[in-house]
Amino acid sequence: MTDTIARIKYRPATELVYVDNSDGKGPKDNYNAASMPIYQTATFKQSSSTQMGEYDYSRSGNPTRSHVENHLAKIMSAKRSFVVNSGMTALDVITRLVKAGEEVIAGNDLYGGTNRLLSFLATHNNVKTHHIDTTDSETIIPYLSEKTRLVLLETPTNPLMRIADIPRISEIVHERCPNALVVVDNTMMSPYLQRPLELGADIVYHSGTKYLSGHHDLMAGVVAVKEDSIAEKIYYTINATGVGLSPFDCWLLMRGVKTLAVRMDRQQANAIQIADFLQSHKFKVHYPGLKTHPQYELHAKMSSGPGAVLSFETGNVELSEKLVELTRLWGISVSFGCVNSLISMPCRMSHASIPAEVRAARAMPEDLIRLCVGIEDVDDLLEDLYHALTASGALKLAN
Ligand SMILES: Cc1ncc(COP(=O)(O)O)c(C=O)c1O
Ligand SMILES: N[C@@H](CCSC[C@H](N)C(=O)O)C(=O)O
Repeated sequence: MTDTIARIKYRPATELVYVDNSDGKGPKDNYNAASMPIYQTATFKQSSSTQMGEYDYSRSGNPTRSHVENHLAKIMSAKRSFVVNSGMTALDVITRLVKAGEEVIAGNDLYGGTNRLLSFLATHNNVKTHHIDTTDSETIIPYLSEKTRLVLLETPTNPLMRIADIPRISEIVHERCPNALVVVDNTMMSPYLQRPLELGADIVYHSGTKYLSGHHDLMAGVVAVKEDSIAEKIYYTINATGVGLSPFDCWLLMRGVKTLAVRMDRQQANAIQIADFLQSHKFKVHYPGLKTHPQYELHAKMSSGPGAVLSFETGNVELSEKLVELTRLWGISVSFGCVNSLISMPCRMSHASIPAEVRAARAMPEDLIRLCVGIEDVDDLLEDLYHALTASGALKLAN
């Protein structure tokens, strides 16, 4: 951790684009290439059977992968980071720290794929997950025990944009369960806006498919840790299972990370205007950038911005469906973090893998519409949304 902090010299937007190898960390390129070459090789020649260089086989390590891992560790304030082939793989690698009979605590509003993987662990590996309301830190206390191995937080949550207090929950967990690890899915925020390892978490992971890459042209996952002992276990699983990110995708991810700040600044500025617009028309809007968000202050304390995903309710499922289909500029698509704006209905799309009765028990609004705001001209986005709202009748109904 100290090493990483010592390497940070500039403000976040600069560090994203600034790659400094002068400290001897990270792989060297013989020709001083400005962009790390793609080492598209499966294996590396050795000088003898007993002497190998820094790399022997790309499942175990590859210079292009080391390059992006080194850069991500710096911007995530991590001791080490690892890149794998999707966000779900990142979570899968982390959950392999849990043994049968141990337990996980997670939120009751969370990404559908995460819920699915945790359900699989319960049915196949005897790892129970307690789903709790992570907006109230104290609710965790009765679920903590010597069996607790992971406390998994999304903040903001996908899709209701609820906030968990990372410092307070980390304090409670570390005090009561020294063997438990606080894990934060930071996909919604990106390291540009929020760095959970600085806030007390032990592990942070990302779907690199989203903001880190930014263009929906690759699938990737990132795991970052602040302790060598955890890093060794994570690396062991990645090497043993072969889920490390391919050289070309590492290169794409690195290219995406460099423009994260400009993309996020623009996407966030657009999202703030869109959230204000929807709220001014009396829709129930979920966005931590609105002063009316119940945890506006908490989120502002932990991060440097509300991000560019928001959701809102129309009060009627059919109406929401109509509205989504009437947009022209907003693509109907799962995922977020792309330069293009997307619209979706989580209960039908990204969160459809959560059984309907579980969604109902967790009070997930079926009419919820999620907006993932891109970098387009905000007036075009607003006009298109206004057209869909009025043509569907949603605007009339809500007023
Ligand atoms: C919050 C969150 N975490 C993790 C994931 C998984 O990422 P991936 O699709 O890259 O596997 C997603 C979406 O897929 C997500 O929305
Ligand atoms: N069919 C996919 C759905 C992926 S959802 C992607 C993203 N996390 C989002 O929230 O939009 C699946 O079943 O995993």
